[in-house]
Amino acid sequence: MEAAGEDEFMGGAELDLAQLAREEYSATNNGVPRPLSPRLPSLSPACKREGGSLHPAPLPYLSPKTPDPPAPNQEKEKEPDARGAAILICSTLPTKLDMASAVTISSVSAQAALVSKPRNHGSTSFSGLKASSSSISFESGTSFLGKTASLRASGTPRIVPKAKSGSQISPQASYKVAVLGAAGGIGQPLGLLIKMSPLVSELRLYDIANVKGVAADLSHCNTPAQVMDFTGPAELAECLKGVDVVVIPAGVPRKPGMTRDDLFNINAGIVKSLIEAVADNCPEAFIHIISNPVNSTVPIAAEILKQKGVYNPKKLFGVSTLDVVRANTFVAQKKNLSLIDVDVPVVGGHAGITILPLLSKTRPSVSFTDEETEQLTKRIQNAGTEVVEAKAGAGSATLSMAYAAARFVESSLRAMAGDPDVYECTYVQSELTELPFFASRVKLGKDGVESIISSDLEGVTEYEAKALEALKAELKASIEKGIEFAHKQQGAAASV
Ligand SMILES: NC(=O)c1ccc[n+]([C@@H]2O[C@H](COP(=O)([O-])OP(=O)(O)OC[C@H]3O[C@@H](n4cnc5c(N)ncnc54)[C@H](O)[C@@H]3O)[C@@H](O)[C@H]2O)c1
Ligand SMILES: O=C(O)C[C@H](O)C(=O)O
Repeated sequence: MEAAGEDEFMGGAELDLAQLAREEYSATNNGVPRPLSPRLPSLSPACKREGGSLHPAPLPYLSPKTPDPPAPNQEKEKEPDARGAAILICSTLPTKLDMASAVTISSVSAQAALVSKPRNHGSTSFSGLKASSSSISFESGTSFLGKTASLRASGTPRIVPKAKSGSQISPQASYKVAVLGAAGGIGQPLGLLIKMSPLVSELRLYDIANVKGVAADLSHCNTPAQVMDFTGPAELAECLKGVDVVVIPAGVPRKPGMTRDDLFNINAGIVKSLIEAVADNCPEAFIHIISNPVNSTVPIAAEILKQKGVYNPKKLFGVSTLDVVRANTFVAQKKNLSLIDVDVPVVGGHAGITILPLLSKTRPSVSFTDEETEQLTKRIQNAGTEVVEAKAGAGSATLSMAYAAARFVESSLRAMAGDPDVYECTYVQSELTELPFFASRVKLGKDGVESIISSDLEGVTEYEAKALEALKAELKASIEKGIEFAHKQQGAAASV
């Protein structure tokens, strides 16, 4: 990770970011912005245009390296509101501003995000920003880390008209995200990453225990999201009301020698009860399921939502992003490629051989020997076990999972905000194969899955075609196990 010195990107403490943002905006041509900065980074390097050019995400702080210049974005952006209506400036600021493009938010808009809530650990001002002035300026992206931030920030959000507010341009920090299982190994670092998102106004943390301390701790970070804690089933409904995204990493992790399916007996019940609460309190939210076995917990969730009459297949996601993150990393290492450039679609499911990286579809185009294909495929499929064994009984992947889950949250929020160019691999209800659920690349939109990308499955190699056939029996069994569990539970409830 490249470190940027303070002076390099801040131009000194007095740099007026809002002014620079206005200059940047005025540098656009008749409202058509210049191409997004080639320095824009991404927590979501895999979020691309279908054509394959990189599309930057607004979470810059984890960007490993400068990506290739993306295709020019010809979207017409709105004129900044003279009264200071929230605008999010992104993109092609000169190098100094790559580290800190500006966001301005009207005081009205900012205050809207400051509604006082019980147990609110957030500050009463905009996390130390100038909430009382008519316009707040703050550095976007890594700038939340402060002027001395050493992470290289390249991603900067762009002006995105938020769907909720019709023709008005709304502040970016306007989404509410709940994490269920927030005090756990994944939940804690995930909470931190979401707290750093410029798109989030409220971060609601729920767990059955130990969540107060996590919330108090996170709330000291001077970023916009207000942190709220909720403990135990009695507070779950309150946690969920009005949220835009619910992320569920609640449940037990593997120990060495276990399969993900060995977690079914405990985690199926946990997911069931949490989804019932989601159905009752925020049926419109995007639901991101991390709890294993994902191949079964997502079908369980679908059945529970159906039983409650609120199932929307476009908004229920099994988080398989970590498989993509790993595939990208391992391929980049093997082929000596820039990490940020590599994008490997991973399809199927999220366990053992059901994890199928389509190496032949790697972007940029790269060739593999048969031996490399075999070795990389196996490593990606066993990467979870690699971590479980290395942790030797202390759990499974938590940090890389939090990174992957934060990327998926960010992609979802960008899609909600109207970004027309968001793609992720995820395990969803699908007609791509004969299986009712299947992980593949999907295009995300403000209402969830906009389309499922079928092209990755076309023209695959013989190795991939065989692996695809081979995974189906296991994936089918896991799906059916989940559905059967949900039906039995319903039957049991009905007979009481
Ligand atoms: N999808 C993936 O790629 C992926 C990757 C890594 C881990 N996982 C899975 O994520 C899950 C969590 O892993 P972890 O390492 O964070 O485990 P963990 O044990 O560290 O944390 C789990 C948290 O869930 C909480 N919890 C338990 N029951 C709950 C309930 N009913 N309501 C709310 N919270 C509850 C626990 O109190 C704990 O804080 C595991 O099932 C693991 O297998 C999935
Ligand atoms: O391997 C596990 O049990 C956790 C997770 O599914 C992973 O892929 O790391």
